[in-house]
Amino acid sequence: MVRYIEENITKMLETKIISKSEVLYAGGDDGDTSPATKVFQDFQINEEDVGRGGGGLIRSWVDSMRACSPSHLKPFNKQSSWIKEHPSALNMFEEILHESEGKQIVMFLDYDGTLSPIVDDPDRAFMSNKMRNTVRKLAMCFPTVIVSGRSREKVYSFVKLTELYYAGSHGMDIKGPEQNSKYKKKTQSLLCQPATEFLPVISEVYMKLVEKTKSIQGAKVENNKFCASVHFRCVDENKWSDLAHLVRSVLKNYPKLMLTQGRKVLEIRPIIKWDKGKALEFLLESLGYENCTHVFPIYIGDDRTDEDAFKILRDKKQGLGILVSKYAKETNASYSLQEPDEVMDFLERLVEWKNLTSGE
Ligand SMILES: O=P(O)(O)OC[C@H]1O[C@H](O[C@H]2O[C@H](CO)[C@@H](O)[C@H](O)[C@H]2O)[C@H](O)[C@@H](O)[C@@H]1O
Repeated sequence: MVRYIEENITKMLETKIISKSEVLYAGGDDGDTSPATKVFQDFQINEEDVGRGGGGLIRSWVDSMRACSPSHLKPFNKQSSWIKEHPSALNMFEEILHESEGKQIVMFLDYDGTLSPIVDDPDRAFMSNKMRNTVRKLAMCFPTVIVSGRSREKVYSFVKLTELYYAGSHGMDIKGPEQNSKYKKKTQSLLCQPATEFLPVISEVYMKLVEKTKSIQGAKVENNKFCASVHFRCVDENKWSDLAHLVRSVLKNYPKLMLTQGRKVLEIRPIIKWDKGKALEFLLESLGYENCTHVFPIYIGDDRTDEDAFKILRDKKQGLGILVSKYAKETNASYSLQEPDEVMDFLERLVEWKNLTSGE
């Protein structure tokens, strides 16, 4: 186990996923300075985990997943400090327009939980026709990107709009619009797949996970091409820990892969320095907005993986992030919307405003 952690840490330092300052060296009495503790993505691996074969780590995943589930969260009160810090993007619509004045808006939209409501069966997370029409109109006004943890092909099969940019597999599979778009010239035949070397290993792990998790009722493994998801949503909560143990038992043989957590899902991804935030930067650059002060990216998402993009925007003081949530959550987003219906209202208002002002 110690070797497994050390190999991972060394790889992450080499690939600059983490910096030395993120690794906590546990200098013991014997003067040992090996990396015994480090923050591994969202999860704390500590010496206790090493000793107990990862028990503490599994507990922290499961506790964190439980803590994030609606039955354990309280909807925020309108007066709470959270909503004051992350006000509704609908209530602040005029202020947002003011912030974007004179700049080119570029829209980034997450899929699950943002454009489609969360449902039990990931294969049935359909988008309404009303939402599709709204997104179609939006893409006529602004360059629009769908950013998803799903494979690009899968998310396209739900959205079905050829005029959009798609960034599937958490941004590891980016493609420009098929159909003519006013922005296409700049992004002709745009294709970015920074994790192609991991395709064989992801499909191998996917098959192993399918096999291993068969024994757990309700567990579902999804192949997202450059990454994979293990779904906990339909598994009895008492079995979550067993499922997490199974996932870990498979993953421990793959030091080049890592785990992140989403909404009742564990996601298996290559250890490369690429995420939804990097995808956002790459797309802005491809559209010709690198180091540009006249661009205003708006990123709307509901998941932990969207935080990478919110953080980029916050750090660069460029555009804004909108978190879709009914619950107070720690976030780098500036504004909030409660559910996909509110996302649709917000997008409709943007379209309406753009159409009114473009004739001026
Ligand atoms: O980046 P996203 O587009 O938000 O993708 C993240 C994951 O979304 C999907 O899972 C989530 O939605 C499912 C359908 O509503 C739900 O059943 C599941 O519990 C959620 O985690 C997708 O199936 C995953 O592969 C994505 O990684």
